[in-house]
Amino acid sequence: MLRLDTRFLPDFGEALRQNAPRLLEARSALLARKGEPGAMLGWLDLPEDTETLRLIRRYREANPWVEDFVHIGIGGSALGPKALEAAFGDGRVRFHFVDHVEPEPLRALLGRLDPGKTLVNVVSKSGATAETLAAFLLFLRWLEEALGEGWRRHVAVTTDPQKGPLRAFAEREGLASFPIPQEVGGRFSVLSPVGLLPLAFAGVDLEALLAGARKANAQAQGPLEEALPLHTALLQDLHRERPISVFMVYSERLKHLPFWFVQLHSESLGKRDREGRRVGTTALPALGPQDQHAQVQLFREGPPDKLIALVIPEHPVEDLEIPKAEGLEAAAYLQGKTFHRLLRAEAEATYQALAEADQRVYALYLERVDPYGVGWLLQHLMWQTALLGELWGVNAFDQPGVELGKALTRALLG
Ligand SMILES: O=P(O)(O)OC[C@H]1O[C@](O)(CO)[C@@H](O)[C@@H]1O
Repeated sequence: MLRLDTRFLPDFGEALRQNAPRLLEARSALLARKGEPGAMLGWLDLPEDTETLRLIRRYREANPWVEDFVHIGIGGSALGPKALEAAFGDGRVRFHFVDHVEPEPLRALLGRLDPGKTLVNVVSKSGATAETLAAFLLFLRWLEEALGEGWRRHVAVTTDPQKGPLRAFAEREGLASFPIPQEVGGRFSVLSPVGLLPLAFAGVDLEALLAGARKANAQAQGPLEEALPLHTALLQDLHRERPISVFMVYSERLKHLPFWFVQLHSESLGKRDREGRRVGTTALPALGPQDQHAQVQLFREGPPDKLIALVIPEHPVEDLEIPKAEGLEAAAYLQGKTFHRLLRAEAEATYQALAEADQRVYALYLERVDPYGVGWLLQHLMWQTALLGELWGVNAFDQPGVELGKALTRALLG
């Protein structure tokens, strides 16, 4: 269950009423394109895709020997699974996310792994991303040298169903491969095999994850009063003159989630609109309670240039009591309370303190940090982003601004 709280934004109810026609129009425009080739709305259907789930399950069951899982991919091909594995992985398979090209950690990782017990999963929608291909070449050579012809069993490829160099390679070599549906872009792909394959090896409850996402889909398409993504899209839209959009999550398990959100928000919305105007707000990742001791000073007393979204878990999955001890009077107020109660109190205190400093802040209450709740949250945020694309007149599903950097990298390498 996901719940929006706007208690410190008393003007929001009226703004929602006034903006209802715009919001409903944005949603209709988005849904009207569903099914059109190139509309890139395939992420809406991923939560229903039980066939892919079945294939992934089968592959996981056929490979019980895997002890180390190397996930090679970057951006949308890594950030979602990285966030979810950290949150919900059962630890039985060790995960290594290779989303960089720094030689020292690459050497160190190769030195630690046993090729006979390692599965290398290369993930790239385009099949042509420099960082991903470079790392894949390295791991390919390493597997071939250690295992000879047997290397093929140790590689899985997740890429476009038809196009691209990795698709062609997987087919030529007869490798296990999984499709990223054509109509699903990288940053909207966490519930495709991009996320589901690694998370199956991580022991995550995939049904619950997808069931949560289905709830977000249902809510988003329901009556305006219940359509939460329309509400948070409006909150972001109303504050678009504030250049910074803080995404602060009160959960250690979800510590990588803000980085997934940063790519989703920034790469989808930071671009030129149809009139050529530059639009977008800068997503700033933050984590509670750690950032109470780092960024919250700025959020409270710094310039009023931010909209702050707090994600606050309402209940723990399993709680833990803070023990009592003699002779530590300073901690008396903590003793006998639970850790979740402390976490929740800190989140509420920050929420209130920010509002009292006249900062614009709202909260998304997550019933529990579990796959169901987080599946809901992820799909909610994808809806929010797609709706903002409509409201801001930008294509939320392309990323023309990153192409020049890629071309220049190639040129510099000769
Ligand atoms: O999955 P690919 O094609 O390797 O792309 C990785 C990432 O690179 C980008 O194309 C550009 O940053 C992202 O949109 C994408 O998630």
